Amino acid sequence: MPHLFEPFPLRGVTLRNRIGVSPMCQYSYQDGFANDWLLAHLGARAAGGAGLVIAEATAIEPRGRITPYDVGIWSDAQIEPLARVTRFIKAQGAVPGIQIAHAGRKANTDRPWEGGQPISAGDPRWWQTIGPSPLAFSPRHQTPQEMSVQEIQSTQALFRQAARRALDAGFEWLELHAAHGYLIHSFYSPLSNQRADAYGGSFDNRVRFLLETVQTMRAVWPERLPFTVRISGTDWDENGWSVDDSIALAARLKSEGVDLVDCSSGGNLSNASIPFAPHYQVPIAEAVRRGAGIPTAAVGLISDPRLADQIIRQGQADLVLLGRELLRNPTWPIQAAQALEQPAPVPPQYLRAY
Ligand SMILES: CCCCN1C=C(C(N)=O)CCC1
Repeated sequence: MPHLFEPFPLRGVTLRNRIGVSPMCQYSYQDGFANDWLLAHLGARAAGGAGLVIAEATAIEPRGRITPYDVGIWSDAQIEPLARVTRFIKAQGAVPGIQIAHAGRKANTDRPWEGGQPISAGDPRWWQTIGPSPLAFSPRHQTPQEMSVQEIQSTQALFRQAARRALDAGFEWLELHAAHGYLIHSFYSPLSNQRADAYGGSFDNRVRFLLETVQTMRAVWPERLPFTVRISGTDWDENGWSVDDSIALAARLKSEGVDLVDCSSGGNLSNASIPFAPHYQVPIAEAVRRGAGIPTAAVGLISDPRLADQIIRQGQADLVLLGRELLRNPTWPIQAAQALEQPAPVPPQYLRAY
């Protein structure tokens, strides 16, 4: 059975280990342009030994940003600043990934450290949000404008263009953001989609937006590179999306050429009671992996090397993605290798420290 420091081949890409940097929004950009922060932040974690470094939610259009300070890939001018980052990540022996996103009805909020609240209508930074139905995420969020079928199709075209730009920017791993209550999740969850047309109602109709978007992006993303999707495996609500729904969805994604499902959860209810705890989402990754026979990534409060190694050894997931633990310690992979008595991915510049 594989272990945490076993390479992971997927399509034409091989990760040096089973550890990935989970996409984590940094809200540190002007007009969507990557900058020194992104280079230093992700570069340090590539040098720290991760096998996969996934760049944060990157918006396909300006109104798809969570905040006005998000990074974007809606224009060709944004490609080179991102390419500077992918070149460095590759030079460190890691694989550069990107999470392609649209925040939908959860867009247009302030940065967490500035309150994180929806931006009010009078503010010059305000923009109209969009979604499947006129249902606000919370009492403080604006009511999104219901998308017409024509707008659904033009948004899918923006996702496709984003995939091509990501390829041009040198990314080798694409993650489509279909989780956390953002646009795509809000289509497949019955809590946020009350449409009466082909994009709402039945399971097949609610997952249609995601499956069509996967088809149009897969068509421009090379066969030799992994195409992956982050889902919210459950809404943590009896009337919402469930793990069984996720297993059924994952089987459909697999048949559309998706190579791995990254299993997070929640985000579509502003008042959900989520059982946060170390590894709380690992059972979802395990259920999807076994139920749909597709590789999965586990994410969510993973920080102990031995326990992370167990996730892989027990076949609960193929990758572990770390977020906050890697914010605290960019060289966690090196220290985990030492703890597990495995060869450590130490860059030559750091050798004297280990
Ligand atoms: C339901 C968990 C949501 C955690 N966050 C996810 C983000 C994301 N971009 O997926 C950014 C804000 C925090």
